[in-house]
Amino acid sequence: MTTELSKEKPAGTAAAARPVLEVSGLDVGYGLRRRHRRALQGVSLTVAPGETLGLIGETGSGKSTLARAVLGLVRASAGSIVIGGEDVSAYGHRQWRNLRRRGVVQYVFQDPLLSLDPDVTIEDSLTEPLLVQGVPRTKASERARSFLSRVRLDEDLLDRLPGELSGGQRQRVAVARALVTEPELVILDEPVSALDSANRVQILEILKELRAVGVALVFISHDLGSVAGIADRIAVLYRGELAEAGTAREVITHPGHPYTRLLVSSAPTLKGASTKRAERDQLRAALHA
Ligand SMILES: Nc1ncnc2c1ncn2[C@@H]1O[C@H](COP(=O)(O)OP(=O)(O)OP(=O)(O)O)[C@@H](O)[C@H]1O
Repeated sequence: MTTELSKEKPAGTAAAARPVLEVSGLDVGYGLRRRHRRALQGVSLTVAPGETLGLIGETGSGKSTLARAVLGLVRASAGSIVIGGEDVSAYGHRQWRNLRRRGVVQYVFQDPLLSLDPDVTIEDSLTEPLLVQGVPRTKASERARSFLSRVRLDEDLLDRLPGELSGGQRQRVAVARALVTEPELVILDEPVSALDSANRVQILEILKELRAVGVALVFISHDLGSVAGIADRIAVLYRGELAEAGTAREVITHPGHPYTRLLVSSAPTLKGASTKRAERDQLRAALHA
Protein backbone atom coordinates (compact mmCIF):
# COMPACT_ATOMS: atom_id res chain seq x y z
CA MET A 1 0.00 0.00 0.00
CA THR A 2 1.44 3.38 -0.88
CA THR A 3 0.95 6.01 1.72
CA GLU A 4 0.80 9.69 0.96
CA LEU A 5 1.12 12.39 3.54
CA SER A 6 -2.15 14.25 4.00
CA LYS A 7 -2.09 17.88 3.01
CA GLU A 8 -2.10 20.44 5.74
CA LYS A 9 -5.15 22.67 5.92
CA PRO A 10 -4.63 26.38 5.31
CA ALA A 11 -3.57 28.13 8.52
CA GLY A 12 -6.30 30.01 10.33
CA THR A 13 -9.30 27.85 9.32
CA ALA A 14 -9.75 24.86 11.65
CA ALA A 15 -7.09 26.20 13.99
CA ALA A 16 -9.08 29.39 14.67
CA ALA A 17 -12.34 27.60 15.55
CA ARG A 18 -13.20 26.31 19.04
CA PRO A 19 -11.81 22.78 19.42
CA VAL A 20 -14.32 19.91 19.28
CA LEU A 21 -12.22 18.05 21.82
CA GLU A 22 -9.89 19.43 24.48
CA VAL A 23 -8.13 16.97 26.77
CA SER A 24 -5.97 18.58 29.47
CA GLY A 25 -3.61 16.93 31.92
CA LEU A 26 -5.54 13.64 31.84
CA ASP A 27 -4.62 10.90 34.33
CA VAL A 28 -6.43 7.56 34.17
CA GLY A 29 -5.63 4.50 36.26
CA TYR A 30 -7.05 1.01 36.73
CA GLY A 31 -7.31 -1.06 39.90
CA LEU A 32 -7.09 -0.12 43.55
CA ARG A 33 -4.19 0.25 46.00
CA ARG A 34 -1.43 -2.27 45.25
CA ARG A 35 -3.15 -3.32 42.04
CA HIS A 36 -3.34 0.29 40.87
CA ARG A 37 -1.80 0.90 37.46
CA ARG A 38 -1.57 4.23 35.78
CA ALA A 39 -2.63 3.98 32.11
CA LEU A 40 -2.47 7.68 31.19
CA GLN A 41 -0.46 10.45 32.76
CA GLY A 42 -0.82 14.18 32.08
CA VAL A 43 -2.10 13.76 28.52
CA SER A 44 -3.20 16.95 26.75
CA LEU A 45 -4.41 17.28 23.17
CA THR A 46 -6.99 19.12 21.09
CA VAL A 47 -8.97 18.32 17.97
CA ALA A 48 -10.35 21.12 15.78
CA PRO A 49 -13.70 20.89 13.93
CA GLY A 50 -13.40 18.71 10.84
CA GLU A 51 -9.85 17.71 11.74
CA THR A 52 -8.56 14.12 11.78
CA LEU A 53 -6.16 13.38 14.62
CA GLY A 54 -4.23 10.13 14.31
CA LEU A 55 -3.43 8.69 17.73
CA ILE A 56 -0.70 6.10 17.61
CA GLY A 57 1.28 4.12 20.14
CA GLU A 58 2.47 0.62 20.87
CA THR A 59 0.33 -1.96 22.62
CA GLY A 60 -0.50 -0.93 26.19
CA SER A 61 0.46 2.73 25.59
CA GLY A 62 -3.02 3.92 26.61
CA LYS A 63 -4.75 4.59 23.27
CA SER A 64 -7.96 2.72 24.06
CA THR A 65 -7.97 4.14 27.58
CA LEU A 66 -7.98 7.63 26.09
CA ALA A 67 -10.85 6.62 23.78
CA ARG A 68 -12.79 5.16 26.72
CA ALA A 69 -12.24 8.30 28.79
CA VAL A 70 -13.48 10.55 25.96
CA LEU A 71 -16.56 8.31 25.58
CA GLY A 72 -17.28 8.36 29.32
CA LEU A 73 -16.54 4.64 29.73
CA VAL A 74 -13.71 5.14 32.27
CA ARG A 75 -13.28 7.97 34.74
CA ALA A 76 -10.19 10.15 34.87
CA SER A 77 -8.50 10.70 38.25
CA ALA A 78 -7.18 14.11 37.17
CA GLY A 79 -7.43 16.53 34.27
CA SER A 80 -10.35 17.56 32.13
CA ILE A 81 -12.21 16.59 28.95
CA VAL A 82 -14.18 19.24 27.06
CA ILE A 83 -16.33 18.10 24.12
CA GLY A 84 -17.91 20.74 21.90
CA GLY A 85 -17.26 23.37 24.59
CA GLU A 86 -18.96 21.24 27.29
CA ASP A 87 -16.81 20.13 30.25
CA VAL A 88 -17.76 16.47 30.62
CA SER A 89 -15.05 15.56 33.17
CA ALA A 90 -17.45 15.17 36.08
CA TYR A 91 -20.41 13.82 34.10
CA GLY A 92 -22.39 10.94 35.61
CA HIS A 93 -23.96 8.04 33.75
CA ARG A 94 -27.16 9.90 32.85
CA GLN A 95 -25.36 12.98 31.52
CA TRP A 96 -23.15 10.77 29.33
CA ARG A 97 -26.22 8.98 28.02
CA ASN A 98 -27.80 12.32 27.10
CA LEU A 99 -24.60 13.48 25.39
CA ARG A 100 -24.47 10.27 23.33
CA ARG A 101 -28.19 10.59 22.54
CA ARG A 102 -27.63 14.07 21.20
CA GLY A 103 -25.13 12.42 18.87
CA VAL A 104 -22.32 14.86 19.73
CA VAL A 105 -19.73 12.08 20.00
CA GLN A 106 -19.87 8.67 18.32
CA TYR A 107 -17.52 5.72 18.10
CA VAL A 108 -16.35 2.80 15.98
CA PHE A 109 -14.45 -0.03 17.68
CA GLN A 110 -12.09 -2.59 16.20
CA ASP A 111 -14.73 -5.31 16.59
CA PRO A 112 -17.91 -4.09 14.84
CA LEU A 113 -19.96 -6.39 17.06
CA LEU A 114 -19.05 -4.04 19.94
CA SER A 115 -20.46 -1.05 18.02
CA LEU A 116 -23.57 -2.89 16.73
CA ASP A 117 -26.31 -4.70 18.65
CA PRO A 118 -26.30 -8.31 17.33
CA ASP A 119 -30.10 -8.62 17.74
CA VAL A 120 -30.98 -5.45 15.82
CA THR A 121 -31.33 -5.31 12.01
CA ILE A 122 -29.01 -3.06 10.04
CA GLU A 123 -31.93 -0.75 9.23
CA ASP A 124 -32.88 -0.37 12.91
CA SER A 125 -29.22 0.08 13.88
CA LEU A 126 -28.95 2.98 11.45
CA THR A 127 -32.31 4.62 12.16
CA GLU A 128 -32.35 4.21 15.96
CA PRO A 129 -29.93 7.06 16.78
CA LEU A 130 -32.00 9.37 14.55
CA LEU A 131 -35.38 8.29 15.99
CA VAL A 132 -34.01 8.94 19.50
CA GLN A 133 -33.24 12.48 18.35
CA GLY A 134 -36.85 12.91 17.19
CA VAL A 135 -36.20 12.61 13.43
CA PRO A 136 -39.42 11.29 11.76
CA ARG A 137 -39.25 7.62 10.66
CA THR A 138 -39.44 8.28 6.89
CA LYS A 139 -36.65 10.83 7.07
CA ALA A 140 -34.57 8.50 9.31
CA SER A 141 -35.00 5.66 6.78
CA GLU A 142 -33.96 7.94 3.92
CA ARG A 143 -30.87 9.06 5.86
CA ALA A 144 -30.02 5.44 6.75
CA ARG A 145 -30.17 4.45 3.06
CA SER A 146 -28.06 7.43 2.05
CA PHE A 147 -25.33 6.58 4.60
CA LEU A 148 -25.45 2.91 3.61
CA SER A 149 -24.71 3.89 0.03
CA ARG A 150 -21.93 6.27 1.22
CA VAL A 151 -20.18 3.27 2.78
CA ARG A 152 -20.82 1.39 -0.49
CA LEU A 153 -23.27 -1.19 0.80
CA ASP A 154 -26.38 -2.43 -0.90
CA GLU A 155 -29.88 -1.68 0.41
CA ASP A 156 -30.82 -5.35 0.51
CA LEU A 157 -28.63 -5.68 3.64
CA LEU A 158 -31.04 -3.47 5.59
CA ASP A 159 -33.19 -6.29 6.96
CA ARG A 160 -30.24 -8.48 7.98
CA LEU A 161 -28.66 -8.88 11.43
CA PRO A 162 -24.96 -7.98 11.98
CA GLY A 163 -24.12 -11.70 12.32
CA GLU A 164 -25.33 -12.24 8.74
CA LEU A 165 -22.75 -9.83 7.30
CA SER A 166 -19.04 -10.24 6.58
CA GLY A 167 -16.53 -8.52 8.89
CA GLY A 168 -15.83 -5.80 6.30
CA GLN A 169 -19.56 -5.16 5.72
CA ARG A 170 -20.17 -5.00 9.47
CA GLN A 171 -17.41 -2.43 9.93
CA ARG A 172 -18.91 -0.29 7.15
CA VAL A 173 -22.29 -0.43 8.90
CA ALA A 174 -20.57 0.60 12.15
CA VAL A 175 -19.00 3.58 10.32
CA ALA A 176 -22.38 4.52 8.79
CA ARG A 177 -24.08 4.28 12.19
CA ALA A 178 -21.43 6.49 13.80
CA LEU A 179 -21.90 9.15 11.14
CA VAL A 180 -25.64 9.05 10.53
CA THR A 181 -26.39 11.66 13.22
CA GLU A 182 -23.69 13.91 11.75
CA PRO A 183 -21.79 14.10 15.05
CA GLU A 184 -19.11 16.66 15.78
CA LEU A 185 -16.64 13.99 16.84
CA VAL A 186 -16.12 10.30 16.06
CA ILE A 187 -13.61 8.13 17.92
CA LEU A 188 -12.39 5.25 15.77
CA ASP A 189 -10.44 2.73 17.85
CA GLU A 190 -8.39 0.49 15.51
CA PRO A 191 -11.23 0.55 12.94
CA VAL A 192 -9.31 -1.33 10.25
CA SER A 193 -6.98 -3.59 12.26
CA ALA A 194 -9.21 -6.67 12.08
CA LEU A 195 -9.86 -6.34 8.33
CA ASP A 196 -8.07 -7.91 5.38
CA SER A 197 -6.01 -5.54 3.29
CA ALA A 198 -8.67 -4.97 0.58
CA ASN A 199 -11.32 -4.03 3.16
CA ARG A 200 -8.77 -1.93 5.08
CA VAL A 201 -7.98 0.15 2.00
CA GLN A 202 -11.69 0.56 1.19
CA ILE A 203 -12.66 1.65 4.71
CA LEU A 204 -9.77 4.15 4.76
CA GLU A 205 -10.99 5.55 1.42
CA ILE A 206 -14.56 5.81 2.77
CA LEU A 207 -13.33 7.59 5.91
CA LYS A 208 -11.35 10.05 3.81
CA GLU A 209 -14.49 10.85 1.80
CA LEU A 210 -16.62 11.17 4.92
CA ARG A 211 -14.26 13.78 6.37
CA ALA A 212 -15.87 16.05 3.80
CA VAL A 213 -19.08 16.14 5.90
CA GLY A 214 -17.07 18.16 8.43
CA VAL A 215 -16.85 15.64 11.25
CA ALA A 216 -13.74 15.56 13.44
CA LEU A 217 -12.15 12.11 13.73
CA VAL A 218 -9.79 10.64 16.29
CA PHE A 219 -8.27 7.70 14.46
CA ILE A 220 -6.54 5.32 16.85
CA SER A 221 -4.07 2.78 15.51
CA HIS A 222 -0.78 1.10 16.23
CA ASP A 223 -0.10 1.27 12.49
CA LEU A 224 1.47 4.54 11.40
CA GLY A 225 0.94 3.57 7.73
CA SER A 226 -2.88 3.51 8.11
CA VAL A 227 -2.91 6.78 10.08
CA ALA A 228 -0.51 8.72 7.87
CA GLY A 229 -2.78 8.74 4.82
CA ILE A 230 -5.79 10.14 6.67
CA ALA A 231 -4.58 12.27 9.60
CA ASP A 232 -4.11 16.04 9.56
CA ARG A 233 -2.20 15.79 12.82
CA ILE A 234 -0.62 12.88 14.66
CA ALA A 235 -0.22 12.41 18.42
CA VAL A 236 2.06 9.68 19.74
CA LEU A 237 1.44 7.98 23.08
CA TYR A 238 4.30 6.20 24.76
CA ARG A 239 3.84 4.39 28.08
CA GLY A 240 0.78 6.47 28.93
CA GLU A 241 2.33 9.84 28.16
CA LEU A 242 2.15 12.03 25.09
CA ALA A 243 5.53 11.57 23.45
CA GLU A 244 4.92 14.12 20.69
CA ALA A 245 2.25 15.73 18.52
CA GLY A 246 2.31 17.77 15.34
CA THR A 247 1.07 17.88 11.77
CA ALA A 248 1.25 14.50 10.04
CA ARG A 249 3.97 15.89 7.82
CA GLU A 250 6.08 17.18 10.75
CA VAL A 251 5.79 13.99 12.78
CA ILE A 252 6.63 11.74 9.82
CA THR A 253 9.42 13.80 8.32
CA HIS A 254 10.94 14.99 11.62
CA PRO A 255 10.00 12.49 14.33
CA GLY A 256 11.40 13.68 17.66
CA HIS A 257 10.82 10.79 20.05
CA PRO A 258 12.85 7.57 19.59
CA TYR A 259 9.62 5.53 19.49
CA THR A 260 8.20 7.68 16.66
CA ARG A 261 11.53 7.43 14.82
CA LEU A 262 11.37 3.67 15.13
CA LEU A 263 7.77 3.63 13.83
CA VAL A 264 8.65 5.83 10.86
CA SER A 265 11.73 3.79 10.03
CA SER A 266 9.72 0.56 10.24
CA ALA A 267 7.09 1.78 7.74
CA PRO A 268 8.88 1.49 4.39
CA THR A 269 6.03 3.09 2.42
CA LEU A 270 6.30 6.38 4.31
CA LYS A 271 8.24 9.13 2.64
CA GLY A 272 11.37 9.88 4.59
CA ALA A 273 11.53 6.41 6.08
CA SER A 274 15.09 5.74 5.11
CA THR A 275 16.56 4.74 8.44
CA LYS A 276 18.89 1.80 8.13
CA ARG A 277 18.65 -1.37 10.17
CA ALA A 278 21.62 -0.41 12.40
CA GLU A 279 19.95 2.89 13.30
CA ARG A 280 16.68 1.08 14.07
CA ASP A 281 18.55 -1.27 16.42
CA GLN A 282 20.06 1.77 18.15
CA LEU A 283 16.59 3.31 18.59
CA ARG A 284 15.23 0.06 20.04
CA ALA A 285 18.19 -0.08 22.47
CA ALA A 286 17.54 3.55 23.52
CA LEU A 287 13.85 2.77 24.18
CA HIS A 288 14.63 -0.23 26.34
CA ALA A 289 17.51 1.39 28.25
N1 LIG B 1 -9.79 -2.84 32.40
C1 LIG B 1 -8.51 -2.76 32.71
N2 LIG B 1 -8.07 -3.11 33.94
C2 LIG B 1 -6.77 -3.01 34.30
N3 LIG B 1 -5.81 -2.54 33.47
C3 LIG B 1 -6.17 -2.19 32.24
C4 LIG B 1 -7.53 -2.27 31.80
N4 LIG B 1 -7.60 -1.82 30.52
C5 LIG B 1 -6.33 -1.49 30.17
N5 LIG B 1 -5.49 -1.69 31.20
C6 LIG B 1 -4.03 -1.42 31.21
O1 LIG B 1 -3.85 -0.05 30.89
C7 LIG B 1 -2.74 0.11 30.00
C8 LIG B 1 -3.21 0.80 28.72
O2 LIG B 1 -4.10 -0.07 28.05
P1 LIG B 1 -4.86 0.35 26.69
O3 LIG B 1 -5.83 -0.73 26.38
O4 LIG B 1 -5.37 1.72 26.83
O5 LIG B 1 -3.62 0.35 25.66
P2 LIG B 1 -3.64 0.41 24.08
O6 LIG B 1 -2.59 1.39 23.69
O7 LIG B 1 -5.02 0.66 23.58
O8 LIG B 1 -3.17 -1.06 23.71
P3 LIG B 1 -3.59 -1.98 22.45
O9 LIG B 1 -2.97 -1.36 21.23
O10 LIG B 1 -2.96 -3.31 22.79
O11 LIG B 1 -5.09 -2.05 22.40
C9 LIG B 1 -2.18 -1.28 29.76
O12 LIG B 1 -1.10 -1.48 30.62
C10 LIG B 1 -3.32 -2.21 30.13
O13 LIG B 1 -2.83 -3.44 30.62
